[in-house]
Amino acid sequence: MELDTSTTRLSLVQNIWVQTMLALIIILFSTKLWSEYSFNATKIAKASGLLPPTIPYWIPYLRHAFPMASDLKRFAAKVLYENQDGTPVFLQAAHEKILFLTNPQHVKRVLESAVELDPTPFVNERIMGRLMGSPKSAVDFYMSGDDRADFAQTVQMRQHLTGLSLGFMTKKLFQAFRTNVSNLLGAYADGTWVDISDLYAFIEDQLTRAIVETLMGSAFLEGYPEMVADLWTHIEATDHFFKGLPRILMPTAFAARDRLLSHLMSYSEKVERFQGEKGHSSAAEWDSVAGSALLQDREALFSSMPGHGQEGRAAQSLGLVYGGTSLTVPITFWCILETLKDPKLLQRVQGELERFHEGGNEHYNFAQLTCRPLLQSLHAEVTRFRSSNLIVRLNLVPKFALDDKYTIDKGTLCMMAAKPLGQFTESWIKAKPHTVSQPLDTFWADRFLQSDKFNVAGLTGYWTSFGGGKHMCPGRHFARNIAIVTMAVLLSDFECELVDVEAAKRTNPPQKETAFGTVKPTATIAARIRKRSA
Ligand code: HEM
Repeated sequence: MELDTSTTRLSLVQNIWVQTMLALIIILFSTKLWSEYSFNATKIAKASGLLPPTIPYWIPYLRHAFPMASDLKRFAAKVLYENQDGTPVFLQAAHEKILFLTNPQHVKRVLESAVELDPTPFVNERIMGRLMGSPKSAVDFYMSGDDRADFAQTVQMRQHLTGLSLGFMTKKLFQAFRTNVSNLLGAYADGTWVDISDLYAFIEDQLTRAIVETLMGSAFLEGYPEMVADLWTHIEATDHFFKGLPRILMPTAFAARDRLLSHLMSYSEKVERFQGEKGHSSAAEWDSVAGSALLQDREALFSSMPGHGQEGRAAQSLGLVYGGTSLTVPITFWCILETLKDPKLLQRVQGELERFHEGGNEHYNFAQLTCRPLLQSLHAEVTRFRSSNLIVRLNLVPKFALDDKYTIDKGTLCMMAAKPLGQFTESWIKAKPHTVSQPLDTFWADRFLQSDKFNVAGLTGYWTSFGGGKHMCPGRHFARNIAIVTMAVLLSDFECELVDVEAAKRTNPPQKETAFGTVKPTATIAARIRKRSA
């Protein structure tokens, strides 16, 4: 009798367990079937005013929460490359909903509708608040609707990064980068080859230093030698900061950001003192302590804003240094590598560099050199092919029609990934047929040359490496000049070559694995460098 009772109990427990599992399996499968059905039904529907479909999912309510939380870069890439018919698609976690726009025509419409769709709320909360560590007082001010911070990002940046000021910054960067490389060669200035064991790491370190020196002055790096390492630790933790992971889960990244912000606060104090002594109106173009006129002007502007003590200003400076390096440095590396891998391209690039070389190996005519069609096209093609960045917009109006079929609601967060958009052949053929003479999934330095002129007209929404519309990257001309300056130093003033070109060709990163993040070669690339004999 005893045995019978316990057997019955056991089978009852097993039964409940089996039934629960069965119920779970039924829920998962029916959720998947239903979401798959509504996804396909929306795609083939002919109606107008439809909400874009949500990527099918297994778990009700949580939907894509697990893949989004564990690796959004990879999950988004999988979704984007599996859905290349131009349908806008929602990814959705419990409390987060992101619309990925995959059709260049939708992207063009969104970028050109600056009043209806704006990146500012996302920038304020996620970029300034979570990533750069802005204090609440500053974020509250940005959210208050006062547009002075927006002015600093657009008008002030453009003033400093175009025309004569851009020329000054370009020359300063050239001097800083060239001096760094000369100092590194030091004892080998006689023309002996010096080995570079990892070309990416070399450019990352040396170029970041030169950009920071140009923007913030040389004293900043002298007083904070670990700055470059801390900056890249912070940059590489971007998506974890966005997710809002707590300090306990990423202590190294938080510690790096703490150090950056603390040094930037004392920089801010020094600029304040400098401006107090010299008077802001006579701001120097560049000062070893106060940095570039751009940074000095930003400090003055942010000082006048509510909520911007040293902490708020330091977070803004971090934002600018991050913006000036995170994409510029890898893109410049790829400009050098693609050129070194192709002897004919190298010869053409060196021809341009030599043509605009002036004054006994000291100086180039950068105003002309940076406008050369080949160099502009090479840089644009590298950003199309290698820049893996996102553009973000938030819909501020009750209804926004993407086209005759799809309409999005107020509050929809739209993301656009530059890499897949830059390879959407169907649209590129219609917009600019000559640009696809060579397939878009290959690198072709001449892609943006038309009748020997650099031409990217008509590509808004297609070539989106620098975004578009009112918020298009204000640093894009400087970014291009940084790449050209680096080429001038490494390929003309100095002689730099790959140790094994074939091995370097095998380090191409997979194109479709991640939707955003730093694009690096898959293995270290050895190179060597020497001073070119006069
Ligand atoms: C190859 C290098 C670079 C790439 C690929 C790049 C790309 C971008 C993209 C995609 C955006 C968003 C545009 C949009 O929302 O429409 C952006 C914004 C911005 N970039 Fe760049 N950028 C680069 C270099 C730079 C440099 C060198 C600076 C400054 C020194 C800079 C400063 C900024 C700023 C301040 C914004 C915010 C603009 C705004 O919200 O109005 N960027 N960049």
